[in-house]
Amino acid sequence: MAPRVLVSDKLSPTAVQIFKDRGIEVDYLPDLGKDKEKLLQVIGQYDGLAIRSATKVTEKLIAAATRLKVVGRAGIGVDNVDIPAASRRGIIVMNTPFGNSITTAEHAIALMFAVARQIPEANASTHEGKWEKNRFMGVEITGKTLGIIGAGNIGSIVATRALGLKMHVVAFDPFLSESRAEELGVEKVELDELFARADFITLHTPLTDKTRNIINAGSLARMKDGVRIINCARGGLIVEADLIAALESGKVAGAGIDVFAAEPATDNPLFGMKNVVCTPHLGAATSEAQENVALQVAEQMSDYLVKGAVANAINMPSITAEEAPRLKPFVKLAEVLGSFIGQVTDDPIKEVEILFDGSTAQMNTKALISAALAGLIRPQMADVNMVSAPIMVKERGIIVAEVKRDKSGVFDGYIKLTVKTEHRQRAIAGTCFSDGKPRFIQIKGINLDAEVGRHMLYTTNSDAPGIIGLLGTLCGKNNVNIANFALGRDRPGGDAIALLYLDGPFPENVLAQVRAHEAIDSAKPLQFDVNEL
Ligand SMILES: NC(=O)C1=CN([C@@H]2O[C@H](COP(=O)(O)OP(=O)(O)OC[C@H]3O[C@@H](n4cnc5c(N)ncnc54)[C@H](O)[C@@H]3O)[C@@H](O)[C@H]2O)C=CC1
Ligand SMILES: O=C(O)C(=O)COP(=O)(O)O
Repeated sequence: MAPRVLVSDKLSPTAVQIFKDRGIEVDYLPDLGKDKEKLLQVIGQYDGLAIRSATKVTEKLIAAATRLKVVGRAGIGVDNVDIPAASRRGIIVMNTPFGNSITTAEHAIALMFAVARQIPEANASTHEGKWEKNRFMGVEITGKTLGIIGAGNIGSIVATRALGLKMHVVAFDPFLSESRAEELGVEKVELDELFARADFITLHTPLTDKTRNIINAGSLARMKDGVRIINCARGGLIVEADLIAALESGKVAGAGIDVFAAEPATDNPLFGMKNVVCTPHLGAATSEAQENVALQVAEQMSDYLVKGAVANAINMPSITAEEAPRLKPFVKLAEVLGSFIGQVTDDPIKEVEILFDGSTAQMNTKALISAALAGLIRPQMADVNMVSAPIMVKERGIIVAEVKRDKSGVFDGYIKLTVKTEHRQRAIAGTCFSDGKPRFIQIKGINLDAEVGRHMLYTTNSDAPGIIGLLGTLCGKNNVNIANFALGRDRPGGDAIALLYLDGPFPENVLAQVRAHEAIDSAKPLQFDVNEL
């Protein structure tokens, strides 16, 4: 039976043609993505779903998508897809990481000019025959400081355009290295310095737990009076009520907003405000970008559905059909090792070393390295995948070293990941047992044996009595069941670690009680995208 694909958002006809040419049945229903109930009713008939940002691929939709094998996002942001839910169901989620970046960067620049010179208001007034030459006094862009928050693909393109416009560019991005900043010609700064210095601020981060509400009353207060803010990334990055208050007080002189907290935005309170230029999520809306992303998503989805080849998948490594069964558990292992360090690291990463010991040295280490890097940087870049992770890491000047060696210990093979930042070094090792499940076997040089669960709590402490009791009691009191409790120490009374595998998230409000214990140095809840029994 031919695979069936549903295109539920507006896509260039190129995509439909490619699916047909590859022998795939395709239904092009560009308004269906907005009709949740109808989509729920029909999704069970499809092997592939091609979307943009309007279709919300929720856990509920995934539960109804009994045949679904692949979701293809013709664009970059995948915050409208519940990736853990898709992964749990074995559904691949792919995006087209570069196809619309230039177009989106150009939109940010266009909004910056529109706000600086009040072009939309001047245009409306002129069309009304008013000739209000004295009403629209703008500001020059030349010589002004542009603050870029998020210097990834789009942010970097914005930087090059802004430099061409003779702006001074400062950028904040935890993954931006000094050398990459130098190469781009931007000044790498901390967020507070960016807020203090920028005349214009433009946002180019994905929407993640770390970036949500990054522009709020507190950060607005730290900005220059008369700052102008551009958002072509995601609405959730700005607390809209706080921006409105800052616009009303005159703290913010203008804003160019392409994306909104709730979309489609039809009655947002920003509408009608003076010096607020709004567009309906048009960042990627050029014929060039739409051709790029439609062609790419259709080819990637067809390759997967017809040949089983995987490219640009967010939740699945690119591996051939032959090596897949043996490699797959180790890919997951590499990813969780990366994810562990990614979740506990806040400062910029300088070097990564991946050691393959014994049997793992004979595997497709390229795929394993990509998986480790994707896991490592995903806490900062939600949309990163195994294909884009190595490029992102290279662009940020992070040195990646691979070491292979013969079997050296009791395990047939294991992987050890060591990550250096400016201030410290972290290392973690793990292996897979015959059940195919990843296990942590060494953290901070301390041996242990820990199953990997979706929800975990990691503590570092001095080896003293009472830690098990403290953690056990707090979990019990808060109704969090402990599935597994792993401990390790370097020597009696020395440095110790504990890893709790929990049946639910460790409550944030109880963390302070853990950290208050005199023997605890740090306590961090962790999450891993792993399937559980
Ligand atoms: N308006 C529109 O139509 C479009 C919007 N987008 C949005 O733009 C976003 C960025 O796209 P790309 O540049 O391609 O992604 P990217 O992954 O290349 O770059 C994102 C950058 O944000 C940085 N970042 C992560 N957390 C950060 C934080 N807390 N503070 C500062 N920087 C942080 C990352 O290190 C990375 O360098 C997408 O995730 C998407 O949401 C993308 C295309 C079109
Ligand atoms: O690619 C992205 O992340 C975008 O936001 C573009 O969204 P769209 O495909 O135009 O709905």
